[in-house]
Amino acid sequence: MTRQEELAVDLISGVWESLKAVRERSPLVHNITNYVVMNNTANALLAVGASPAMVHAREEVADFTAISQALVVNIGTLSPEWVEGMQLAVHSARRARVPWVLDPVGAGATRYRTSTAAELARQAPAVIRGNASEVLAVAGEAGATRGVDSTQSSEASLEAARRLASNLGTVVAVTGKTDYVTDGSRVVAVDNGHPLMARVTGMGCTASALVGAFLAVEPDAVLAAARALSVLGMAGELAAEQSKGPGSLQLHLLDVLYTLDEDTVRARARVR
Ligand SMILES: Nc1ncnc2c1ncn2[C@@H]1O[C@H](COP(=O)(O)OP(=O)(O)O)[C@@H](O)[C@H]1O
Ligand SMILES: Cc1ncsc1CCOP(=O)(O)O
Ligand SMILES: [Mg+2]
Repeated sequence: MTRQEELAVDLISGVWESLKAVRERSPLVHNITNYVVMNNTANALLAVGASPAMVHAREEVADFTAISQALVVNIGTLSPEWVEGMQLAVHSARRARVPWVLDPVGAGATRYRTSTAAELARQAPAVIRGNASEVLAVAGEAGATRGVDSTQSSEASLEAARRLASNLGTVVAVTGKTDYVTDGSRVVAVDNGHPLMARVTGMGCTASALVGAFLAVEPDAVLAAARALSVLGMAGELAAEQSKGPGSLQLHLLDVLYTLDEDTVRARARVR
């Protein structure tokens, strides 16, 4: 086997190892997320075996982050009071060394979103997970955006993702047909997923939440993010096979996340 082939086998084994670790350790994942997806993301975290909590009050976020194994900050329905809660939680995460994920939902659509996302991005997130338009906006590149959905392919933002990761010393995961995860030098591509996933709101938010759960069990943020995205993508593929459209996809996705077994994960992981 060549070195490249060995690395590919390691990447695929790791997907199963991390999913197993999440199921065994059931990490507490603190989410400050948007009104649209709170229920979907909490259910997806439960389905993979993690323990979700949606907690956003200024009075308690810092304490809650400090007892969690990961924090996910999602600006989807931001307002000043919530942003204050996000800042307090992030501060607590850094002090308690809790890894945290930033989902810059809709960055680029308004100045408020772009500046809030950029400010949070400078506060040492372990991973920034966004679609291509959002990653371009956080990287400071002008690009068309249409609200919370991307107008660009993930490939189109890969160079910006690399630069952003290098400049901030973080990991950037840009999702789309192919997901790319980079720390500025390494790039891992994940080919799992199904186009129907983009027709369900909160699929990206779910991706960010699962990255949080995987970060709680895998300290290498590139590997944690790539493995989480592979699991979600293969669950999307399998769920789509049983679904008539977005409604049933959402339901089947939870069942597939809950039942994924080792043979299926090893056979279906497309990480390179
Ligand atoms: N065309 C596609 N083909 C395969 N998977 C996709 C496609 N579009 C999105 N996905 C998957 O859906 C999830 C959400 O990604 P994305 O739609 O980029 O995020 P967001 O919802 O934040 O815009 C990711 O796991 C991604 O791989
Ligand atoms: C529709 C919508 N509006 C504000 S937040 C949100 C959810 C976006 O979720 P995702 O980026 O995962 O599709
Ligand atoms: Mg999104």
